[in-house]
Amino acid sequence: MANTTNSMVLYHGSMLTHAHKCCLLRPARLLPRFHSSSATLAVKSRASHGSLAKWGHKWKRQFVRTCSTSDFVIANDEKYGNKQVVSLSPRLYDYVLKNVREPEILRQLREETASMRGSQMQVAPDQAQLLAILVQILGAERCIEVGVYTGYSSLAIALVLPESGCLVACERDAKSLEVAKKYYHLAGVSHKVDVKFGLAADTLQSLILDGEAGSYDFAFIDADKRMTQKYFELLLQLVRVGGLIVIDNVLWHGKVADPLVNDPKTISIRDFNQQLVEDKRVNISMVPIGDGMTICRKR
Ligand SMILES: C[S@@+](CC[C@H](N)C(=O)[O-])C[C@H]1O[C@@H](n2cnc3c(N)ncnc32)[C@H](O)[C@@H]1O
Repeated sequence: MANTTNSMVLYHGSMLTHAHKCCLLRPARLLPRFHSSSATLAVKSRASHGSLAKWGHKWKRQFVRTCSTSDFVIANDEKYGNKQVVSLSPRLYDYVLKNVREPEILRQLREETASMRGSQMQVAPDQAQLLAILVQILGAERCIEVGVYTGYSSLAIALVLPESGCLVACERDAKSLEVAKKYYHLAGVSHKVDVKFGLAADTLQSLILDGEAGSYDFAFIDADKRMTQKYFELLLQLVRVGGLIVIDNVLWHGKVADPLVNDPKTISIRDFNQQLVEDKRVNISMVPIGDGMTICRKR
């Protein structure tokens, strides 16, 4: 929520979504949803330039100033120096996906999962690749995942662990775990994965009681969103100083930045993000990949 009140969003050009077009047609009704006291929303489009003129000179000046083939966002606060940040259009995201090196076994798992209930829950290939490279950069040997589903992210991690490495994989759904286990076997990494069937918080508590605090290098949280803070606190005990905890869905489909959305999951994620900014126990980086991931390094 930190930048909500100071940000201006500019949507550019040829790839306006339906929602943006609605804004163009009905600005008076829709703009307040995006506005806060000091924020301005401007929608830019070569095609719609004329229809926007009535919105005033401010966005028009910005339209003239910039020209790009992609959507992008500019912070309104001048102290950010009009920094342009690319916004993913479907075409640009396709391009990102084409530039991912996805192991064949992960592709097979993704495609098998695609027809299953909840398939949208698995992390995207670019996210899995980020997890894998973090594990590699860290030289991680001992990892924990909270929320396995059919195993896409856990397999991506297990594949890059050394032979002596171990991933504790926490999941409460037996059916999806069967798929995960099948792919650990097919990928030849079963010996690296310690599947813990049950409630993740119980599993993490047990690991702490078993004296494993401070012995893990890397953890990934991707389970029930209202429990994220709880998992984070437990994992902060289990991860060593210098180790990483990565949290998925921190942008929650954009709802965290919309003050009109206040359902329990959104509030929970929003509160978690806010607390993390203040949390001196970790270094943090919120990365707008997938549905948003925050990387925390234990200090
Ligand atoms: C978003 S999915 C995980 C996706 C997975 N990381 C992937 O990339 O394929 C969340 C999973 O967390 C599991 N889950 C939810 N609450 C849980 C809990 N309390 N304990 C263990 N697993 C839980 C769900 O069953 C679901 O499979």
